[in-house]
Amino acid sequence: MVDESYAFVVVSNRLPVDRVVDDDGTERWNQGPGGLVTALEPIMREADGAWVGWAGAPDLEHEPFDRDGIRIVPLTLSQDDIERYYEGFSNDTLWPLYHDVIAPPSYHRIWWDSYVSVNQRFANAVAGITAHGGTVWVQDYQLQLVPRMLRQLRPDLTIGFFNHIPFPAYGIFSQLPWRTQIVEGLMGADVIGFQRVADAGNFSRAVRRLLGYTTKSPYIDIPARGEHPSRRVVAKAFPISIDAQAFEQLARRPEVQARAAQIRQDLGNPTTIMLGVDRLDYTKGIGHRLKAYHELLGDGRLVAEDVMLVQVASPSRERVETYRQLRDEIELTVGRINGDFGVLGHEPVSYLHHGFPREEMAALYLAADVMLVTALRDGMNLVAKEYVAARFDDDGVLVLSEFTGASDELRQAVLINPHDIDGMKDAIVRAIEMPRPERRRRMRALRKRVRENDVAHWSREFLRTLARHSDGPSEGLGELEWTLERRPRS
Ligand SMILES: O=P(O)(O)OC[C@H]1O[C@H](O[C@H]2O[C@H](CO)[C@@H](O)[C@H](O)[C@H]2O)[C@H](O)[C@@H](O)[C@@H]1O
Ligand SMILES: O=c1ccn([C@@H]2O[C@H](COP(=O)(O)OP(=O)(O)O)[C@@H](O)[C@H]2O)c(=O)[nH]1
Repeated sequence: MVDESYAFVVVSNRLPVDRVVDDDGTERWNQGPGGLVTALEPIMREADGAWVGWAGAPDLEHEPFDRDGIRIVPLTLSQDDIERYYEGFSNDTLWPLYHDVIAPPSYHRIWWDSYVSVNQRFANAVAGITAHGGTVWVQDYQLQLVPRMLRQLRPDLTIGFFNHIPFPAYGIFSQLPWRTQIVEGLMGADVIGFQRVADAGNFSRAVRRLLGYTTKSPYIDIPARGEHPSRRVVAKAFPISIDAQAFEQLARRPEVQARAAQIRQDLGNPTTIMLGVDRLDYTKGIGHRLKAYHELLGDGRLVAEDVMLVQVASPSRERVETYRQLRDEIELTVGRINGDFGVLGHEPVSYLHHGFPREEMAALYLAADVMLVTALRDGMNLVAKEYVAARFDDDGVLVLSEFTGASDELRQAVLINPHDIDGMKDAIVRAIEMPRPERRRRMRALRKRVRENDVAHWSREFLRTLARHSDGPSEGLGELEWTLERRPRS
């Protein structure tokens, strides 16, 4: 590893590939489901890229390897690191705090210590493999200290950071005992990207309050200090998206369409199929959605034999107590609804506690008349964009929470406040009864938006901004700019 050096390095908590060991002991690395890898893959291949991240299992030590033209550099996390840095500080402190304290965050100094030391390990690993003058793109809330650590180790680098989850209002963020260190950590970057304009504004306010720097959107000016010259940082919204074209192509495949028809038939061909697809996470508003549905059945506004809700709840962070409790609550509620309104051979909720491959996701989207995205807070919500991309038939209705990043762009969805149960019930009925011309008009407008602002657009805009605002000449960015210019617009 010592001899390797890369002009463009992405670093994220998880690698873009998952390690799978077959029954015969053969090791395989499958591409993870995220859109990030699809977006960055072509750039990384052409710009001599490496990706640093955790391989997803405790104590797993693995040599770097090449995968589809990208150097994959796995980092080892011990069981203690996973418990304190990942499950603890990342997912039981920062996650609930940044999602507007929907669940109470836990503050433990021992978790913070682990967060600092794991961030330092990520920074050291990146510093060790990035070429002189290269570019590093740090991803997400698990690694907020890395930009500053990296700048201290390697002042020659250009550093970008993208936050995939919301950045909360100062009144909430200020609860964090280590708020100043986090903001200082992020300010090590040249460009800090957020999902929504409001997130960038919340961050700038935190910087003004905690560090006293002057901000004039999108700029934050750091005054000269000692031997450090003054610096200008950009904090701005770059809403992430999906590979819309690839998703549509997937949905158009004859076998995917046949699978969609099969799903409808297997569900007993109800008049209306509604769909929810979420990680089993308390931010996703699954309980609120089930409550609205339960009441609609109880009020007689929906008839159990005519309607079906398919709820995919993919397992997530199952060792964190709040997630365990949520699973119990959701499964109890599903049992109640099916007990109250099920008849032999038909249950109004089909609940699936598994993760599905992309092909099955596309078939589910095609089979669903109404897509329910009712998150209480969500950085973006790619599921909403995937549903729209899959609907090449210009049909289907998206019911979308105002509290998702996606709602800033997808204005022709039926927008809801998931805390307002009566409002959500009316929206669901409206979506089910919406006439075909209105469905088509809305879906066309949504699809245009998702096609234009796809994930390639997201990475291009971010990296161009980074190239323009880097301190000085940078080998990595010169090469990246060249690559970006050559990439076809989709
Ligand atoms: O890695 P995990 O702990 O298993 O969690 C999965 C990922 O969840 C989060 O996703 C966020 O990013 C999406 C893409 O930008 C966005 O649409 C969504 O709203 C966010 O919640 C998390 O930010 C990732 O780091 C996790 O890997
Ligand atoms: O069984 C599943 C459930 C979800 N997903 C994918 O996981 C991503 C979820 O992203 P989103 O932004 O909606 O939420 P997150 O889980 O990142 O908070 C989407 O690409 C989904 O297609 C999947 O591949 N299989």
